[in-house]
Amino acid sequence: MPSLEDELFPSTPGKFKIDRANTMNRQFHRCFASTSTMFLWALFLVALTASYLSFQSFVYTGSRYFTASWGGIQWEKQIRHSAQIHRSNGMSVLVTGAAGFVGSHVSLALKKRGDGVVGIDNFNNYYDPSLKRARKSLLTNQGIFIVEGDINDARLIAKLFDTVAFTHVMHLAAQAGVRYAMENPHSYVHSNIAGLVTLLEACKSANPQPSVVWASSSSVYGLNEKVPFSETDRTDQPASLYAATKKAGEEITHTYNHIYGLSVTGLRFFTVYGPWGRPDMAYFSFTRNILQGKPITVYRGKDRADLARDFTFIDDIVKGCVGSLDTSGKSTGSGGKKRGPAPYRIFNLGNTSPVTVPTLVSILERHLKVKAKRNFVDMPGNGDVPFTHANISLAQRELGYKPTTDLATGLKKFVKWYLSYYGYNHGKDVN
Ligand SMILES: O=C(O)[C@H]1O[C@H](OP(=O)(O)OP(=O)(O)OC[C@H]2O[C@@H](n3ccc(=O)[nH]c3=O)[C@H](O)[C@@H]2O)[C@H](O)[C@@H](O)[C@H]1O
Repeated sequence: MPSLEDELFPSTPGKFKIDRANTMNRQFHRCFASTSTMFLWALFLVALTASYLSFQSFVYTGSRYFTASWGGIQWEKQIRHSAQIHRSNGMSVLVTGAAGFVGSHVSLALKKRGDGVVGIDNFNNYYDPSLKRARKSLLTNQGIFIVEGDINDARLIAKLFDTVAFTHVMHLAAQAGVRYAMENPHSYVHSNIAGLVTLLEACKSANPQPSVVWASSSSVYGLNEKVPFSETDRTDQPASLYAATKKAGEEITHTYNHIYGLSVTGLRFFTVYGPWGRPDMAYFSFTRNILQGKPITVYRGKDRADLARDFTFIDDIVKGCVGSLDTSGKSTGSGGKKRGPAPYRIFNLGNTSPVTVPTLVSILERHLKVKAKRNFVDMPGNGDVPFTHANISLAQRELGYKPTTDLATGLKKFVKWYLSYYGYNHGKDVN
């Protein structure tokens, strides 16, 4: 009786045939055996790959969970504790960019008077992050908790609003610097536009909605030639991408005010300087170079005209920020629904007395007791504007804003801080 295997092949009489059949049978056996082995191997490999992939995804999810710098009961407890208000009619404020120059000063001022403060900062390396860490230590010592995270992280921002019903948001996180925008344009879009929208989305959805005060910039006046700059002047001729993103921020915040009833105050800061400042700014890098005996580049405008800035001392800016929070007025919406019109305000926060850059250098020389090696260069077309000058009457009227520190006094305080922080010989070849 032919076996099943035999039947699979046409049976013809003859030895050869039988031999052939036998050969075929053996080949079939081998072939079948190797196919089934291969099949089993393939199955095994598929199973192995699948279990490897699911293990990988477990490890990834797990590591994300376990190494996330935020979240958890303890974390929430710290956030709530930091947001606690210790005065009557106080506020609980989420400060973005809290480890930054203005952010750290404003956070400390709010905490000092009994407001609750929670900070958030991404500690990026636009300038030396160790300075941001040092500012963070100052804040931590005063009981201010700083979340390490990015304003583009919608889950994190939502979690913060779930944890605390912030009454106010002081939004100071940004990609700063006028000239760096030519080097890294996308960082400006990422922080000043995408990050702003992510934050506003969370604010508009919060219930209750917070009032938002945020940092715009004097740079929005761009090529405007009418002085001093008033809030109603043209701001449609930005000279840098930085300025353009800040101007866009003013328009974006307006839509959130209009559609969702968010209370919004935009502050146009004029070249803020002082202790714990930003190393990328001229007064700071000039100080470093003068002390190190290195030359400084001083830009000059058309026809060799000196450039001028309405340099504004940090303590005055802090008063303007706190005054803005105090007078911000409530948002009217809740959970993404507008219930009525809410305030939308824009203020200049300047000093109203522009000083030329060469004069700034002379003041630094006096305070440092070291001569600068000036290297005059024509202003490159990199986004700079020749001068800034703030009209501050609106802020004076509405916020009680009144700057009291002139450049010489402010720089004296800066130099004192700089020397105590970095020392006289920082970065200098002392051999
Ligand atoms: O008010 C603002 O909205 C902006 O203020 C600040 O920008 P600026 O006013 O440009 O300050 P800053 O760089 O200190 O240059 C000061 C002067 O020194 C000149 N300058 C600069 C560098 C240099 O090497 N040489 C030089 O002459 C330079 O040409 C200028 O005339 C913030 O950085 C910015 O983030 C934003 O907040």
